[in-house]
Amino acid sequence: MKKAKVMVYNRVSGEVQEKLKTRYNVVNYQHIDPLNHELFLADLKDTEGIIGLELPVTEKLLQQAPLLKIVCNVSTGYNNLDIEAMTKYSVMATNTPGVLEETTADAVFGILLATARRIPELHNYLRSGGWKQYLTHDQFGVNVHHKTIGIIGMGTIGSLIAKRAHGGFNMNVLYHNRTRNEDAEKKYNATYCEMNTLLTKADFICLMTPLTPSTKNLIGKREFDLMKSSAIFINGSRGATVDETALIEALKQKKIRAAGLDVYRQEPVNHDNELLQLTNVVTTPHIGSSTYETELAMSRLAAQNLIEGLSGKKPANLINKELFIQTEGNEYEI
Ligand SMILES: NC(=O)C1=CN([C@@H]2O[C@H](COP(=O)(O)OP(=O)(O)OC[C@H]3O[C@@H](n4cnc5c(N)ncnc54)[C@H](OP(=O)(O)O)[C@@H]3O)[C@@H](O)[C@H]2O)C=CC1
Ligand SMILES: O=CC(=O)O
Repeated sequence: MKKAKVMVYNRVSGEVQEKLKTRYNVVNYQHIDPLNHELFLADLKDTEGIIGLELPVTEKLLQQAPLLKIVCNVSTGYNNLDIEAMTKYSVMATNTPGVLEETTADAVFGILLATARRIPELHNYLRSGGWKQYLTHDQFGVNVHHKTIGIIGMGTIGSLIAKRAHGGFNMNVLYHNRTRNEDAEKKYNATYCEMNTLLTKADFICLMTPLTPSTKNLIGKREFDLMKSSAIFINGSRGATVDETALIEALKQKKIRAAGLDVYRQEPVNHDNELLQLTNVVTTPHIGSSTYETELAMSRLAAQNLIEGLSGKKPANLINKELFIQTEGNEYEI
């Protein structure tokens, strides 16, 4: 029997790619650029499944992929997928929740600590031979323990950041969501706040929402103006949740103390982005879930979703669940 064509995009662990090759005709794209765009469009014509990271799946792409049945993100965020269009074209969408949240919370909390204690800046200072005498006051960081953290987006990852803040650092935890998270309130003594209250009270503001129409530019000039001048802003969500121009202004004018950023509006970030020049910014290249163990777990889960979807079953992490109806015998059908 002819093997189905599967497109691997950007990042899937090598071990998982090898396994996929035993079942499918696998084509691999690290990125799409003007040089390979024609080839990519030609491959789309008979591709049945796509697995990978951050491929923008739009109505236009779907029109070029008449045999496509499933797109499996190797990520929990799925703002790259136009779910409405995928449902219209009966294309399944899946993501990888449940295997990367602890790792991402570790990374975001690490960025928070590095920003507060200015670890990258002082690392560079030492390495470049600057450490000739004791540190001066203007090189000091600020305490993290016993301070107030405000988490915007107290979902799975937000809650794990709250766990670290409360249990490990005795921090006072504030949060804002559209709905209350009573579990986090009980476990981490988290206090629900309106957005403005959180912004004015928190020493560390940590953004952890998905990117959706309601969170695009959620944090802009008005929000930075409300923050304390000593506030440290951390973005672990997606770049477009923040107005980058307003963030740059807030950092340059010292409206806030510093920022720790794992995500950018454009990724990979342009080297001339001003955020990369500011000394009060700690930057990382979208490393939230990037550990060997977690990448493998995410790739395996995405591949499992792909195999389930291509063999007519309901994938465990299906996002557009309306593509399946439940029949009497608990069987699922498209
Ligand atoms: N930097 C990295 O490497 C990584 C980044 N991420 C990003 O983190 C995001 C969150 O992941 P995860 O915790 O698993 O997702 P969850 O869905 O578990 O949590 C999202 C939280 O955001 C809240 N939220 C959604 N919309 C709004 C809004 N308009 N205003 C305020 N709060 C809102 C939700 O609450 P409610 O609906 O009640 O408002 C919910 O509590 C992902 O979508 C992804 O973009 C994820 C992994 C790694
Ligand atoms: O950013 C990563 C994700 O899993 O979402």
